[in-house]
Amino acid sequence: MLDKKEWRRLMKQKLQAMDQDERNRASSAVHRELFESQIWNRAKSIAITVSREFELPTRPVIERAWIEGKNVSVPKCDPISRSMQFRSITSFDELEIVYMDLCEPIESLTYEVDRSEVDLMFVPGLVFSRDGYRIGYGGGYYDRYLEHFKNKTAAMAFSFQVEESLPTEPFDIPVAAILTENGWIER
Ligand SMILES: Nc1nc2c(c(=O)[nH]1)N(C=O)[C@@H](CNc1ccc(C(=O)N[C@@H](CCC(=O)O)C(=O)O)cc1)CN2
Ligand SMILES: Nc1ncnc2c1ncn2[C@@H]1O[C@H](COP(=O)(O)OP(=O)(O)OP(=O)(O)O)[C@@H](O)[C@H]1O
Repeated sequence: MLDKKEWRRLMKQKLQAMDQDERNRASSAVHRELFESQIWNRAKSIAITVSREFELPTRPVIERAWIEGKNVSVPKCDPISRSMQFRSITSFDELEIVYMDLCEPIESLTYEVDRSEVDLMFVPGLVFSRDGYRIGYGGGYYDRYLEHFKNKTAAMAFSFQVEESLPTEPFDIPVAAILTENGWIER
């Protein structure tokens, strides 16, 4: 079995090599299925990352949430403590690129949203297991944050990012549901 580091390298390669048409088709299917779901329609407040170029696009999800009047918060990382907070944004103009091509909320333009106020947390990852475990970029940011998060979690991924099983460590916290272009996988 591959270790976490090998999984990261392999999946980054696969994501970067993806055909544009297939990427657009699959992303649209994920978004369509999401917007029809009960979990989406019930959420008044969502937390989500701003996708980087090879990740499954999240901007359409953010825009749709705004149209539907949902509160949208995005992560601001503290690389020293390896912790994150979520801050509410109302426009993409409230983002700045801080490091590693990551868009983060500008502090002076946004406010912090407490984790108890987030109904639905979208958790990013490079690869997932069918039982919800995930491997991200290795910052441990989400593992730390989810320890104290009690509401709904979900992940969006391309179907090739979902494996039967993955190496896990004691601090790993699974997501409750994964949505791919082929539908929902629930724990
Ligand atoms: N679009 C998007 N935003 C996101 C995430 C994500 O997966 N996608 N994150 C998901 O968690 C958080 C950022 N995660 C990060 C994880 C690692 C490093 C980082 O500095 N990595 C180093 C090597 C890691 C290490 O030193 O151990 C590097 O790549 O140079 C930065 C951010 C929050 N924002
Ligand atoms: N709850 C936690 N408390 C303290 N340290 C943690 C916790 N969770 C993870 N870590 C540390 O963070 C490091 C990275 O964890 P891991 O490899 O699971 O990251 P990841 O899930 O890929 O990253 P991310 O959560 O940012 O997407 C681990 O080496 C671990 O020591």
